[in-house]
Amino acid sequence: METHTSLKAVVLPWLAMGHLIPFLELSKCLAKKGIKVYFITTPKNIARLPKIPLDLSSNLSLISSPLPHLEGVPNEAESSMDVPPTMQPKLKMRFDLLRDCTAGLLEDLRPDWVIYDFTSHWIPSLSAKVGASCAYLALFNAASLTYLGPPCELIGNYRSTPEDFAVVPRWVPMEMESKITYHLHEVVKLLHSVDEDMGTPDTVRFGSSIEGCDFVCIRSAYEFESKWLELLSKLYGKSIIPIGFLFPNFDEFDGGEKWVLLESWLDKQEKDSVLYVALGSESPPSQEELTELAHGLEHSNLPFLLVLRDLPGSTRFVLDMLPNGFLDRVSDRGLVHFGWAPQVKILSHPSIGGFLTHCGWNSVIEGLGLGRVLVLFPIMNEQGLVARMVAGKRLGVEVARDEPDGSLRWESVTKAIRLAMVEKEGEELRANARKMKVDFATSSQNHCIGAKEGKMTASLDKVDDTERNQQNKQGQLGCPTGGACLWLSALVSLASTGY
Ligand SMILES: C[C@@H]1O[C@H](OP(=O)(O)OP(=O)(O)OC[C@H]2O[C@@H](n3ccc(=O)[nH]c3=O)[C@H](O)[C@@H]2O)[C@H](O)[C@H](O)[C@H]1O
Repeated sequence: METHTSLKAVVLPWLAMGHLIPFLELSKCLAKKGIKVYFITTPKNIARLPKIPLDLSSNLSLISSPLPHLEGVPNEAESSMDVPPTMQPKLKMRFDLLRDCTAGLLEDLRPDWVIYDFTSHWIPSLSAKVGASCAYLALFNAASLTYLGPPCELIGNYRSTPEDFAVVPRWVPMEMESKITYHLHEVVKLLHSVDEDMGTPDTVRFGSSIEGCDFVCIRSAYEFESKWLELLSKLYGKSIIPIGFLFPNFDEFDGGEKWVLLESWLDKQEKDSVLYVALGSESPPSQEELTELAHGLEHSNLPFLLVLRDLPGSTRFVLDMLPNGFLDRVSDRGLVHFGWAPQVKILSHPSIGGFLTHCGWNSVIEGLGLGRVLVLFPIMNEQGLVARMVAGKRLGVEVARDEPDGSLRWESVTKAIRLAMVEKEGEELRANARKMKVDFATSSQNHCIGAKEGKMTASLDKVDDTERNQQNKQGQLGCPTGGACLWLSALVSLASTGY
């Protein structure tokens, strides 16, 4: 397979672990093929990332870029996991202060391409100044992005009342028979989290990032959501390149001494018997959610491994938020791990049978990629949309909440857990999830060999042979003739190199 030693790419992910990890996976795929990749993030985040494999270090450089000071944000806060959700907008304003030093880096490096995230919506103008093209890497799936809508909708923000968001959008054709929409309580929570004087709203960041890029690459595959990918391309009026699921290489996550303790407990459990429970890196449960989740686990009478982290900036330890006597009552079959956990190592252990997740897209991919049935427990962001999509594909079951306030009862938690893990009615879900392990792996292989059949090549050809060359001729993209084609084929054939 050809290598691309001439191309240079700068990569600029948002400061959340759920963004840094997939951006690094893509960077490693590209570096493997000889593309020079410069990955920009803060010093603390560099220390948190898995080590770069030695054989890639000549092509993959981590550029440490300290965040300038911003009043109201602790200097030590360099990731969304370092601040409470209420401080996320301010952290994004602080991230925007990286614009000038990023411009200087692009001047020095003169890359062919820049791959960026929704928070760096200012990249297109900086890329154009140095004659580079730019690709927006969307870390949500196509169904969620379609629901969120085209750039004009995101920037114009025409949907304003909670009811506007609790229905399938007008741009989704009836024949899709979509059930992917927010529940009313999710919208109320989302709208309450928007603070007017907190800089550029996320919707404007998303819309501008989509509008300003040469194309959108998305962490998904035609095998998983072809109709949504096609509809999204029409909505955006530009090419959408699905780059596969970018499975993390489980061996590179060593897990350290924490893993030794966890593994010794997991080794004592029966195969497929344990429910892994984790809520991502930036979605802390409320006191009610944690209380009902704990009671639901207790009454399920099933073995579980629960991962919890202290909420940054909180005066209460998450341990003190658990129900009195909970740890003692479940000690015969439950383990609670406090702090960052080696998630992909845990999910790949044979004793894990299912995964209760907050529905962050990385976690859903990791769970399904290992054939784990999902118990869907969305908390914020686009997680509710992901939950409805996964439930619609019969790959898991969503924990029911009461409308209109979204209140949670432990009985609903227990019911969803037992259905997914052990009950006869859940056998179809478990079988579907097991099959996904195969499908995800096959999809990865397709991407690797540059699928000749199917939509993958078509979308690549479309960008290569028609749209991109036309744009090249009009000089709209300013990317090196041929460079785009080479890079695209590299991107598509390299991403998700299997796991
Ligand atoms: C894309 C978007 O980014 C955010 O990601 P968040 O960190 O919350 O969750 P994941 O996407 O699962 O990403 C979390 C990532 O961190 C890893 N991990 C997490 C906790 C831990 O203790 N140990 C780990 O290894 C995990 O394996 C996964 O790769 C938003 O929620 C959003 O909803 C999501 O779709």
